[in-house]
Parts: sequence; C-alpha cells; structure tokens
Amino acid sequence: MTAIVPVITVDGPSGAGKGTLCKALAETLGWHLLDSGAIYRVLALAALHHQVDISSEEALVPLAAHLDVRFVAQSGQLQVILEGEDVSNEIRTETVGNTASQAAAFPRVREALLRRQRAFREAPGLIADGRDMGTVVFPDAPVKIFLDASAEERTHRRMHQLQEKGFSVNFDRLLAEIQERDYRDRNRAVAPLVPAQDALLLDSTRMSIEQVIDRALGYVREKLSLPE
Ligand SMILES: Nc1ncnc2c1ncn2[C@@H]1O[C@H](COP(=O)(O)OP(=O)(O)OP(=O)(O)O)[C@@H](O)[C@H]1O
Ligand SMILES: Nc1ccn([C@@H]2O[C@H](COP(=O)(O)O)[C@@H](O)[C@H]2O)c(=O)n1
Repeated sequence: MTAIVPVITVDGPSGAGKGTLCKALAETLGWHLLDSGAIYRVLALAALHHQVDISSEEALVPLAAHLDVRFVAQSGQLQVILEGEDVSNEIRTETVGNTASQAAAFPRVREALLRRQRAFREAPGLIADGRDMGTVVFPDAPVKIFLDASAEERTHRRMHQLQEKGFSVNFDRLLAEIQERDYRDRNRAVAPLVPAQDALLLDSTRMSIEQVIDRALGYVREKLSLPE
C-alpha cells in the first residue's frame, strides 16, 4: 500500500506573507513547494505575450491546458521558465497579478490547471501556497492555514517589496489594486478565497515574519506529531 503524501496548505490574500511562510516551512521540513499563484501569473503573462483575449474563457482554456512552464530550483530561489524564457521577475508585477486574477475567475481555466498543481504532491511532503489549496486542490490536507492581514498592512509590505526592486509606487493606487484583486478573488463563483472549515486562521497584521513562522511551525508540529 502506498502512503498518502502529506500536504500543508497556506491560503490567503495577496501580500499576507504566504510565500514567505511557505518557503520557511519548506526549508525547515525539507518538503516540496507549490507556488500556485505563479502558475496563474504565468498563464496571464502567456496570454499577454500571445495577445490572447483575457476576457475570453474559450481562448484561455487551451493556453492553460498546454502551458509550457517549468519551475527550476536554483541557489535557494525558484526560477519560473515560460516557453524557455526566465520570467521570474516579469510575473511579479501588479499588472500581471491583476490579469492573473481575471483569468483565474473562469471555472474551465481553473479545471485545466488542477492536475498540474496536484502533480506537485510528492514525498516526503508538499507545502502548497495559494487561494484554494485547502478548499479545492488538496481538501484532504492534514494541515491547513489561512494567513490574513489588513489590506493597508499588505499594501505597505508590497510597497516595500517593490521599492526594494527599484520600482516607484503610489500607496493609494496600490491599495486600490490590492482591494480590487481581493474583491474579485473572494467573490468569484468557483474556488473563491475563503478559509477551509478546518483551517487555522492567522492574522499577521501585527506579527513579525518570525512570529508567523514560529506560530505556524508550532501548529504543524502539533498536528503532524513532529518532534521539535
Ligand atoms: N509578518 C510580516 N511582517 C512584515 N512583512 C512581511 C510579513 N510577512 C511577509 N512580509 C513581507 O511582505 C511582502 C509580501 O510577502 P509574500 O510575498 O510572502 O506575500 P504573499 O502572500 O505570498 O503574496 P502574493 O500572494 O501576492 O504572492 C514580502 O516583502 C515579505 O517579506
Ligand atoms: N490557488 C490560486 C493561486 C492564485 N490564484 C490567482 O492568481 C492571482 C495571483 O496569485 P499570487 O498568489 O501570486 O498573488 C491571485 O490574485 C488569484 O486570482 C488563484 O485563483 N488561485
């Protein structure tokens, strides 16, 4: 009999700190990492590159089904390769994030990406970062975390992140973009951003990165009976 590979799901809105927490969990436990948002972002970028109409589910489904994307681990970073080109930085803009969220609202687009995401479930375990990891993609995951923070705090975090990369950012415009994306992700008909019923709710608004990691790791160890 094959053992079921354990999954830890971390869902939440943009800028809540999911990627940061997931990376720390993956490194500490030595497990695999799925950044499902990167898949939606790559789809958005492919649509922009190939002038595919982002408002057409019909046009997006074949693109999603045949998406030529690879994730390559290099010096502790995950490189995202689309059609042979390194797009790791290009997919991180708010424009691509917003386009991804429009494409992600289509049920058949989500369906086309489902198997690709589930294929990341490999021994010894998987940390899955996204919006619907605990509710749709891995509903049987033994550990689920929903990581949140206020929209203002998430905007501050994103602003610092973008400024560090040399982009100049307007707080109010960024907040409006984040709120627009939140609204779309939370209110779509399929796989909306909601906590799984059995998820630990973690509001990181007033928590440092270290506090979030400590709290999450404590919860994971308790749920999976792992030693300290
Ligand atoms: N608890 C925290 N306190 C302060 N800054 C944080 C905290 N958690 C994460 N950050 C910072 O906030 C920024 C966004 O974090 P991260 O990329 O992990 O968010 P995310 O939820 O994965 O966002 P997205 O879904 O858009 O990819 C990063 O610069 C990160 O260092
Ligand atoms: N499981 C997921 C992951 C992401 N999305 C959509 O993609 C957008 C970009 O995601 P990031 O985590 O990289 O910011 C996001 O706003 C969602 O619309 C999704 O639907 N499901």
